Formats: sequence, C-alpha cells, structure tokens
Amino acid sequence: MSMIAAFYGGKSILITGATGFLGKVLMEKLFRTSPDLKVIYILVRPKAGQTLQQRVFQILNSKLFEKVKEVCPNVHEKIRAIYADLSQNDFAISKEDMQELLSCTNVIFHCAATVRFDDTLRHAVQLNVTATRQLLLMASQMPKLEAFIHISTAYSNCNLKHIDEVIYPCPVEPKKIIDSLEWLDDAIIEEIAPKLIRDWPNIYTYTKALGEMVVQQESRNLNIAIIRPSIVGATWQEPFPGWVDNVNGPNGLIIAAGKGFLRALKATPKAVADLIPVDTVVNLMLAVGWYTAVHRPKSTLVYHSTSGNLNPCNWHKMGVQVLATFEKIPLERAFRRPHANFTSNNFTSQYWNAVSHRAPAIIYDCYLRLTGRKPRMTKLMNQILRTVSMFEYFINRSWEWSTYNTEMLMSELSPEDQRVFNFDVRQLNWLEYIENYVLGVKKYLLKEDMAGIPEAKQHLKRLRNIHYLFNTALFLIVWRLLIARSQMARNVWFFIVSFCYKFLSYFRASSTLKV
Ligand SMILES: CCCCCCCCCCCCCCCC(=O)SCCNC(=O)CCNC(=O)[C@H](O)C(C)(C)COP(=O)(O)OP(=O)(O)OC[C@H]1O[C@@H](n2cnc3c(N)ncnc32)[C@H](O)[C@@H]1OP(=O)(O)O
Ligand SMILES: NC(=O)C1=CN([C@@H]2O[C@H](COP(=O)(O)OP(=O)(O)OC[C@H]3O[C@@H](n4cnc5c(N)ncnc54)[C@H](OP(=O)(O)O)[C@@H]3O)[C@@H](O)[C@H]2O)C=CC1
Repeated sequence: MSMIAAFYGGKSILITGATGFLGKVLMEKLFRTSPDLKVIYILVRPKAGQTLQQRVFQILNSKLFEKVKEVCPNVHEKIRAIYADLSQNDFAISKEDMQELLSCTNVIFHCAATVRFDDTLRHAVQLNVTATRQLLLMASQMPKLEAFIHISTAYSNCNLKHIDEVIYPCPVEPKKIIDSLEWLDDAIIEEIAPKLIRDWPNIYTYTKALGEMVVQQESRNLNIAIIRPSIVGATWQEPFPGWVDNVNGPNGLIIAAGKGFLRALKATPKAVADLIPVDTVVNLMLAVGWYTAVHRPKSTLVYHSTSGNLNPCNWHKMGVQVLATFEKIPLERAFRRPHANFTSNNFTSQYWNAVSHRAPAIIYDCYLRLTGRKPRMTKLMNQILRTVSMFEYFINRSWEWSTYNTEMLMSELSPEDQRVFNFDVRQLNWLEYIENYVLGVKKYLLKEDMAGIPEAKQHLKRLRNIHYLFNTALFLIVWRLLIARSQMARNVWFFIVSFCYKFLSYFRASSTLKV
C-alpha cells in the first residue's frame, strides 16, 4: 500500500494554477492515485470567454483525464472551482468561499504564477510575490492545514553558478518592492526594473526569487516546503508519455524547428539541457506534501527537481534527437525541411539569422503578396527570433544544482512509493524521452493525425527538390553576374571549363584504348 496515496485520502486540497501545465498533471495524478480524497479546491479565473465551469469541464474531458474517469468516476463532484483572481486584493474570493477554504483545507499546492519572461514588473510582483504573501496569510488562518508546498523555479538563483537547496537573500527586501509599487507609476517602475533585477536575466526569475524570500519571511509556524523544477517538459511515463499542452519553454521551439522556421540556434552544444518531465515534478510535489505534513521538518526545506547532476543531457544531444524524430515523423505542411545549426558564436548566429531565417521569410512574403495574399511570415519569424533571444541565456550556460534533500526524500520512501511516485530521473532514457516528447508535441499540442505522415514526408521531398532548384538557380545567377563583371572570375571559369574538357577527352581516349 502506498503511504503517500493513503495520506491524501479524505483530504481537502487547495491548488492554485490548476489550469496550467503543471497544475493539470498534479490534479490528474492526485485523482488517479487517491480517488478517495475529499475535494480539490482550485482557484480559477474566467478566461477567453469561458466560465469557470466550462474551463473545468474542458480539463476533465481532455485526453489527460481519460484514466482518471476509470478509477474515479465521480471526479466532477470532487473538484470545486472557486472564482479567484490572484492579482486582486484577497484574490477577489467571495466571503463564503473564503470561509470554506479557511476551515477545510489540509494541503496547499501553490503553482500559479506568471511565467512570461517579459511581463511588467508590477504584474509579475503582484502574482509571483504579493499573491504568495497573501496565500501564506490565508494559510496561517487554516486550522487544519498540514502542509504548504510552494512551486518556485531552479532558475530563481540563476545569477549563481552553483545552487544549493537553500533560500538565498535578494538585494532588496520584497516588502520594500511591494510597498513602492503601490505609489510609483508604471513608467517609473519600468525605468527602475533593470536596476532592480541586476544580474537576473529577466523579471520572471527575479520575482520568483523574491517569492521564495517571502515564503521564508512569512512562514510563521507553517509546515512549508519549496520545490524548484528546472525546464519542465512533456510527461515521461504518466498518465502516458509525451503529453504537453502549451508552447512555453522548449515546446514552441520544437514546433518551430519541426516546421522548418527555426534552422539555427545560438546555443552552446555542450551546455546541459536541464529538462525535467512534468510527471517527475508532480511525483516529487506529492511526496514532499506527504513528507512535510507527516515528518514536519523544523525548517523550510527546498527540493531541486533537476536532471543535470544525476542524468545530464546536453543541447547537442537533444537537437540531434529532435531532428532524428522529425525525419521519421515529420510535422504537416512544413515551411522548410527541419535542420538545426547550433553555434555559440555571435557573428555566425547573426549570419544564420539573416540567411536562414529573415531572407526566406521575406522571399515567402513577396510570393504571398504577388499571389494576392496577406504576408505573414516575417511577423511570425520576428516572433520566433524574439522568443529565441529570450531563451539564449538559458541555452548557453550550465548550472550545478545540489539535490541532497531530493535524494534524502527518495531514500525515505517505501519501495511501493518509490514506484508509484517515482521522481528518480536517473532512470530516464533521454533518446526515448525526447522522441516521445516530439511525438507528443505533434499529437497533443498540434493535434496532427498520424495518418498524415506519408503526405508530410512527400511534402518534405518536394521542399528538398525546391531547395536544390533554388540553390542551383541562385548559383548560376551569381556566377553569371560575376563573369560579366570580373576578369578573375572569367579566368577561373575558363580554367574550370578547359580542365573538365581535358578530363573528359582523356577519359574518352583511355576507354577507346581499352576496347
Ligand atoms: C531543435 C531543438 C530545440 C530545442 C530548444 C530548447 C529551448 C530551451 C528553452 C529553455 C527555457 C528555459 C526556461 C526556464 C524555465 C522556467 O522556469 S520558465 C517557464 C517557461 N516560461 C516560458 O517559457 C515563457 C516564455 N514566453 C514568454 O515569455 C513570451 O511568450 C514571449 C517569448 C516573450 C513572447 O511574447 P509575445 O511576443 O508577447 O508573444 P505572445 O503574446 O506570448 O504570443 C504570440 C504568439 O506567439 C506564440 N508563441 C508564444 N511563445 C512561443 C514560443 N515559445 N514558441 C513559439 N510560439 C510562441 C503564441 O502562441 C502566440 O500565437 P498566436 O496566439 O498569436 O497565434
Ligand atoms: N513550465 C516550466 O518550465 C516551469 C514552471 N515552473 C513553475 O511552475 C509553476 C507552474 O508553471 P506552469 O504550469 O508551467 O505555468 P502555466 O503558465 O501553464 O500556468 C500558470 C497558472 O497560473 C494561473 N494564473 C496566472 N495568473 C493568475 C491570476 N491572476 N489568477 C489566478 N490564476 C492565475 C494560470 O491560470 P490561467 O489558466 O487562468 O491563466 C495557470 O493556471 C509556476 O510557479 C512556475 O513558475 C518552474 C520551473 C519551470
């Protein structure tokens, strides 16, 4: 019998960010392994014209939840969506809902955040710092609360090279920043933001570091733990391999590579690609929730959910496997054949951007204009290159994350729990994982039918022929221009032609002699 699964039985669990990538996988696993849990409260806001109920309905009826429905047929009754906007005071939760949350919650998983790298400082602080403080305040009024699990990121201290499982202080106190945002206007905030974030690469990682400090300062006598995942990728094993549902992190770039938009990347091939499957993170979260509630560690423990120091993979290996998978299982209607040049050199990267990205986009837009259609490729290419530039910091560096607490927890689990809540990333086979990941992007994110693979392969063949034709035509044009303008080019041309002629004559003469 799994002790962790039994622990969540009969519990009321509060999840923020349950509609996000991590939150959905967390709910799925909870319902599947502890179908006798009492209720999962989720704090949700209406979005994209959908009510809370419509959002929940959509999640529960997705492929991700197919297995849940078998083991927990009344899952609809066990999920309670509460209207909340985490950027508002008191989260805009009604009095009755708040009362219920305060009196019933046993465990909190705080996943909600803005993960945009370029969010405004005001919004990122509101969500990643102030909302965390507000939730801690709520938690302190929950008499039945047993554990509060805060999800941060392994990159919250990416200004350091070696990162331990401890909370590092930030140069400016979070409280001072929260207070000053109340009276400063937006223009001034954006002006001081670069000075505040100093050597952090973006507002996201900086505000996640502030969020951790808030957890440390406002923990009171709560049982708290912090989990720091690195780059969260598609599912490894559960509920099935390769599930993914947004374009964040590597997902968007995998699509861009598969569609042939992105053919070169400023990345250090040997730098560690610290990906961690989302189901591994979720298993660790549930194990940490159990351990924090049952063993009540004296201080707030930090757990790294990373792969680099236990089972490293680098960007070169990842890139090669992504492309190898696209050879076998291409995406439909690719713009160009998938290809990836990794370079860490600035000049080469600029060159590839001009030749391999911007030029084809401009040529294609000219073609669209000439055929009376609206040009769109340059805009899309600019968007992709902007995203890539934001990721460059992360794909050109390696970090060392210590994992003492994570390994300690692994050793505390019973063999059954180690199996059901497996977060031992040493068992991961990268080549198999990346192949399933790419397949998952095609199936679950792009919703492409596997029956379309022969046609997609045919399309790639056509693209290859167009590529050869284009290159030959370009070569001939350039050469013709050179010959017309330069004596030296003419001399080279005549030398090559006479050399070929002599070679052919010799070849013909020697074959006549043999006869
Ligand atoms: C060959 C092998 C490759 C391997 C390649 C590995 C890469 C390895 C990355 C490491 C990454 C480390 C990450 C640290 C780990 C965390 O802790 S962070 C958690 C992950 N967070 C993120 O990934 C957030 C990053 N994204 C952003 O900050 C914003 O989306 C961006 C990049 C600033 C773009 O902002 P924007 O220009 O305002 O665009 P946005 O409105 O978001 O979207 C515009 C359009 O672009 C699309 N789009 C948005 N993002 C993307 C994207 N990433 N890609 C494509 N399309 C996108 C949207 O779907 C949207 O489409 P439409 O709806 O218009 O059709
Ligand atoms: N993905 C990754 O690679 C990594 C993620 N993390 C951390 O994991 C956690 C989850 O990330 P992930 O699932 O990928 O992110 P997502 O962007 O997929 O999910 C974010 C969640 O937060 C919710 N949210 C955002 N703003 C509000 C708001 N104002 N009110 C209520 N809810 C809000 C979103 O709700 P809605 O659906 O309404 O937008 C969504 O449910 C975050 O804390 C992130 O920092 C850490 C390392 C890596």
